[in-house]
Amino acid sequence: MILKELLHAIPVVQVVGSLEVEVASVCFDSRKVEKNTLFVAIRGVQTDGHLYVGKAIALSASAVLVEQLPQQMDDNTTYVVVGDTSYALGIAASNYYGNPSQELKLVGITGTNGKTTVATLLFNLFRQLGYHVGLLSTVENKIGDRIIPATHTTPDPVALNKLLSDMVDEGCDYCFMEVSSHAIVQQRIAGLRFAGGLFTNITHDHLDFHGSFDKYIKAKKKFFDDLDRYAFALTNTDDKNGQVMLQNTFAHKKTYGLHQVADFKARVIESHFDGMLLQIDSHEVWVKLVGGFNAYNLLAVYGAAVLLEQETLKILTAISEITGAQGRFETVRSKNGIVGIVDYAHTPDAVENVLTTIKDLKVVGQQIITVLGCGGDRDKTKRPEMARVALKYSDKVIITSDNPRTEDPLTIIKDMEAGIPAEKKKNVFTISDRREAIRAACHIASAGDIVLIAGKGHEKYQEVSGVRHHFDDKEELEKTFNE
Ligand SMILES: CC(=O)N[C@H]1[C@@H](OP(=O)(O)OP(=O)(O)OC[C@H]2O[C@@H](n3ccc(=O)[nH]c3=O)[C@H](O)[C@@H]2O)O[C@H](CO)[C@@H](O)[C@@H]1O[C@H](C)C(=O)N[C@@H](C)C(=O)N[C@H](CCC(=O)O)C(=O)O
Ligand SMILES: Nc1ncnc2c1ncn2[C@@H]1O[C@H](COP(=O)(O)OP(=O)(O)OP(=O)(O)O)[C@@H](O)[C@H]1O
Ligand SMILES: N[C@H](CCC[C@H](N)C(=O)O)C(=O)O
Ligand SMILES: [Mg+2]
Repeated sequence: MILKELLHAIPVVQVVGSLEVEVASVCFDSRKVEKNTLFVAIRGVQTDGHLYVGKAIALSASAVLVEQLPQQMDDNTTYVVVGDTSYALGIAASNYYGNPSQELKLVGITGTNGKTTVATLLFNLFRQLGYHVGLLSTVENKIGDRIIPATHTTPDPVALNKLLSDMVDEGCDYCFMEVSSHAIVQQRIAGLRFAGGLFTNITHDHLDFHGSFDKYIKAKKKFFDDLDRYAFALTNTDDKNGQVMLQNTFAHKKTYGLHQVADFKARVIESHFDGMLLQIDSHEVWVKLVGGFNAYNLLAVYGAAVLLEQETLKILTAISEITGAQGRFETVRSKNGIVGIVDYAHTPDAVENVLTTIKDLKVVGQQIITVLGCGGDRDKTKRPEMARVALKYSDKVIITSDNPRTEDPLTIIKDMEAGIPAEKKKNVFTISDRREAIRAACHIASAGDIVLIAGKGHEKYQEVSGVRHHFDDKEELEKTFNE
């Protein structure tokens, strides 16, 4: 491809060199530069890509995209200066792959909790309706039945546009993708055309990255600000900040909710460990998911499907048959009748939702025993809150490790323990080895009790001292139950 074509729609400030040079690939990591690459210098959290321009040229990059020209320049390289290289990278990646988001209907889902669930439910629903569909999610990326492992919730712009382009080549009509707040701020979605945007909720998370709750809200809102007038923007009116998301969007505004006035309404009529009876608009439908929060997720899915012009009755029939994502409220029963639940709740709000759901479903006399840890190198302020909420709704809590990453597991555990009031300490145990913590919870439990293993859901690893070891909560639970 010629550099000039790749720069289409990018606001260029200055060019030094020829715009006619050949570009074989787009890359933002100097370590991966090959012959005739366009190297894009990104200012990151750890370092600044501008420091590696020389290295990229030494590896035969034909052009570089920068915010600032280097002091020493190479005569055989073209330098393109823009105001924001992260934004330009999104557009260049999209141009490179032939703007694939314009060739299918792309729907983005953002919010603190529920993105993977809603994206996966939409993927499953539209497949059930007979379409070719793609999915970009925390758990996995999919093109029809084909699984492409996910590294991020929202991939980087080059990987993202490559996946979309593969979906177009394989005949996908729709793609449902999670849009993380990191991705919005880092412009990973710049240059994409969305047919719709969906908001689930916003609560405490990622304050380490965004700095304040206000900035976190603004990050989510930017996704809706950037939608065009042909798209829909579907928000949760029951969330305190649901309407904020729609304040400055050009998109077609729609709402869903269980309590406030909304375009799409639902009500939970009955709840069981194996499913719920919902009233969606005026129709009653049995679903396979559990929990009030999943009533929101399913209603959001229904609303999006209606806005994508699917027939109501077909949607409701399919909704009654679909299941959600791996590691979200997955139940395992022991031989002697203990109910084990694996759930990805890793925010205070999610822990509260999953535990209130369990509390509503349990019968008198059943104890709730929760095993919970918090991730290292991530938002520290949520640690005491998660422990406090877990104890509020559980009879016993075992505080353990999640993914300590590069932190000392005991420091994380201490941060969590700070959320436990002195008089409640007798109901809390600390076992830093997660495998042992799960085993202990199962041994404390009697027939009929409920053991919740929270925080890691589908994850198949535990990251300790920067190294990932195989670990699977569900597998551990099954092993202990079968001993
Ligand atoms: C905090 C964060 O989001 N970091 C992402 C970011 O890394 P960074 O800003 O630290 O990059 P950096 O290391 O400072 O480097 C800056 C630039 O210099 C380049 N570089 C660097 C070294 C070198 O030798 N040569 C070179 O060219 C890098 O390629 C990069 O372009 O850009 C990288 C490249 O795209 C990402 O891989 C990385 O994700 C890290 C691994 C990560 O863990 N991100 C998490 C927090 C994340 O994004 N999570 C969200 C989900 C959150 C949610 O639950 O909602 C997600 O979407 O996955
Ligand atoms: N609508 C919702 N509201 C509140 N909590 C939810 C909702 N949906 C799911 N949860 C809880 O949050 C956990 C994570 O759900 P899910 O993976 O769908 O969220 P996510 O937004 O994709 O998370 P991540 O930011 O890590 O990608 C679930 O295991 C469940 O406990
Ligand atoms: N997307 C979330 C995942 C958290 C999962 C939890 N198991 C942890 O490792 O903290 C994050 O990056 O904060
Ligand atoms: Mg997710």
